[in-house]
Amino acid sequence: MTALLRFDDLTLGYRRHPAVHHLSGAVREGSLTAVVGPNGAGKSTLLKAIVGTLKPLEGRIALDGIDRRDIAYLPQQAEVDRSFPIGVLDTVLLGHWRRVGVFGGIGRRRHEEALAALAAVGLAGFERRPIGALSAGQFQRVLFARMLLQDARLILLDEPFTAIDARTTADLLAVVRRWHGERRTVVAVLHDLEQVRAHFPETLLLAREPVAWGPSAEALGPANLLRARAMAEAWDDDAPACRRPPRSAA
Ligand SMILES: Nc1ncnc2c1ncn2[C@@H]1O[C@H](COP(=O)(O)OP(=O)(O)OP(=O)(O)O)[C@@H](O)[C@H]1O
Repeated sequence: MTALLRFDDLTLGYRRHPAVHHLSGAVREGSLTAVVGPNGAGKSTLLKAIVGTLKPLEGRIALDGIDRRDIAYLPQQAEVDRSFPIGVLDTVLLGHWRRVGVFGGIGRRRHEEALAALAAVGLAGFERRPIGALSAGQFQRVLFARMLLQDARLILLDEPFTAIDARTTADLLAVVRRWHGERRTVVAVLHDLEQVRAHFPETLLLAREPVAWGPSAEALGPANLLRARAMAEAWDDDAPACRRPPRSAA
């Protein structure tokens, strides 16, 4: 197995309060992994640490053979500011920034790639619309089109289908399958367990600590789901710090 991403006794948190404890394991290159767990389980926190916006409290994240510019990251919808006055096509063209730089010119080929990406997500004809005038589902399609241009080796999606209708979800799941077919590595935070079982071969079940990580059918078995729920019910958000020592000190 070639690991693209490794977690080594990783602990993440905010102002010294751990939100993810002692996570170890690897994400295989070309794999399609769901991250599942109750609210507050640390799923978004984990993606932020992979992108590099949050530094580990303990342990480390190793990227094997890629750097952070090879990562495309789709944050939760609530975190994306849509008040910026920019149109659909220009938003998609931003997907080229890694190759052309902020001040680089967009040639005809890049322009055509952007139009093709918009067509691939079912938004041909929307090029001039301001992003503020799109529905939530249409805007999610725009963000997927932008990621199509990014040509990233690791794609991180935080709840990409929350508040998105069934038709749009099916179309965007097809884009995820396309990435998987291109041997890109995809990690997605998801809440719909049926969707995970149907479309995501591997699952990390997280409840601040890893509960299970492996083939989705096993990781999402009833005993693991019960354990994750029981762990969530026992959370104490005022706990001062992690009680378990790091592995190296054990
Ligand atoms: N910026 C922050 N500052 C302080 N605490 C935070 C911050 N962001 C998240 N947390 C806390 O970290 C814990 C994990 O949050 P996180 O958003 O990673 O959970 P999640 O699994 O993505 O949840 P959800 O399913 O609700 O999106 C929670 O207790 C949350 O309150």
